[in-house]
Amino acid sequence: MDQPRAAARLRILLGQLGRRSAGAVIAHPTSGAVPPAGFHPQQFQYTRDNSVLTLEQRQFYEDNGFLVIKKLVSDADIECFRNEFERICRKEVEPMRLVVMRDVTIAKSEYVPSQKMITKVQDFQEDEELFRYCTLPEVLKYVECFTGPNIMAMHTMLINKPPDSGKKTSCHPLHQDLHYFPFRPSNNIVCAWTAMEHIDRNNGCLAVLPGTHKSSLKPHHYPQWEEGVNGIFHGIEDDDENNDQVHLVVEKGDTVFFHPLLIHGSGRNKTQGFRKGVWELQA
Ligand SMILES: CCCC(=O)SCCNC(=O)CCNC(=O)[C@H](O)C(C)(C)COP(=O)(O)OP(=O)(O)OC[C@H]1O[C@@H](n2cnc3c(N)ncnc32)[C@H](O)[C@@H]1OP(=O)(O)O
Ligand SMILES: Nc1ncnc2c1ncn2[C@@H]1O[C@H](COP(=O)(O)OP(=O)(O)OP(=O)(O)O)[C@@H](O)[C@H]1O
Ligand SMILES: O=C(O)CCC(=O)C(=O)O
Ligand SMILES: [Fe+2]
Ligand SMILES: [Mg+2]
Repeated sequence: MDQPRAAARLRILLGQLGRRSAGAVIAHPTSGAVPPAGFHPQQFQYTRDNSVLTLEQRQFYEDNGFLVIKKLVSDADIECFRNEFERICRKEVEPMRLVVMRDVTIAKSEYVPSQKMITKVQDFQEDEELFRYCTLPEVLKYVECFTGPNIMAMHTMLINKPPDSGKKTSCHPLHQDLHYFPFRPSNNIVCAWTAMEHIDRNNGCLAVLPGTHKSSLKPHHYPQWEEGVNGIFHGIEDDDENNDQVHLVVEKGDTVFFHPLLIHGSGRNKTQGFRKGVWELQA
């Protein structure tokens, strides 16, 4: 991926929005002077001081490692992203450096340029229309609550979960996104994931294990699923914890912000539609 270019473009856009494009990390509220005895300031480890999140939202993220903001991205923007994705699928545009993934069950079949062949596109920073997702002020406003003001888009994807072929290959095993990325510190990283339509257990919603952002990075491997697993869909080795999973039922435009150590995955798509979500990782 061309991180410097994506970062530079984001910086320019942030500058145009009148945001600070580079600079200091916000001072931690508890740094500096020793507080008076008996005073117990709230210790926040995963969120920053600003006036965007309510105390309840902040505490929720601190405790659970994710936060859902309803109706954050407009229908109009989502339609633009959907149209652009369809243009990419039809090969009407071929953005540089874009990684195109097919479902393992169709990877070896004859290629027909349509959304039926494409499970996800990654690294869309050279696609002006899709990259607009990373610059939406309403999304960045929340991203900054977790990363601070010096924001870089590090990885991007649009996921087009296909109808399950009956082999469970549309499942995304439980994993931590940090497994895929070499940069740190993890508490300065956040993933933003926006539902492009109504998503529930029928079409394979996100499933999260609340509170696991407080754990360490776990070993990942390919799950022992008999019918095949998509390339690079690694899962945590010990997935018994999946009993405690919470399914996030979301509407179009709802956006999930989550910590890169939060264990999450997504289930089978039991419908005939192609379930869409757009995702970015900001640091
Ligand atoms: C943080 C979130 C988690 C993340 O996603 S982090 C993402 C990091 N992303 C990456 O590392 C990019 C991963 N993707 C890829 O490398 C490629 O898309 C992938 C899956 C290997 C396909 O490679 P390409 O060479 O572009 O495609 P190709 O059609 O020529 O296929 C080459 C060989 O791979 C096979 N293949 C394609 N898609 C697959 C799939 N989904 N699962 C398993 N195998 C797959 C394909 O059949 C082909 O095999 P063969 O050489 O014919 O035996
Ligand atoms: N038996 C399993 N072992 C390990 N991980 C699983 C198992 N079943 C589901 N998962 C993982 O748990 C997450 C959510 O799965 P979920 O149970 O929602 O999907 P599903 O089994 O396809 O659907 P449903 O349970 O609604 O029929 C996904 O990451 C999925 O890969
Ligand atoms: O199914 C989804 O939309 C989530 C996929 C995911 O967690 C990932 O690609 O890292
Ligand atoms: Fe993930
Ligand atoms: Mg299940």
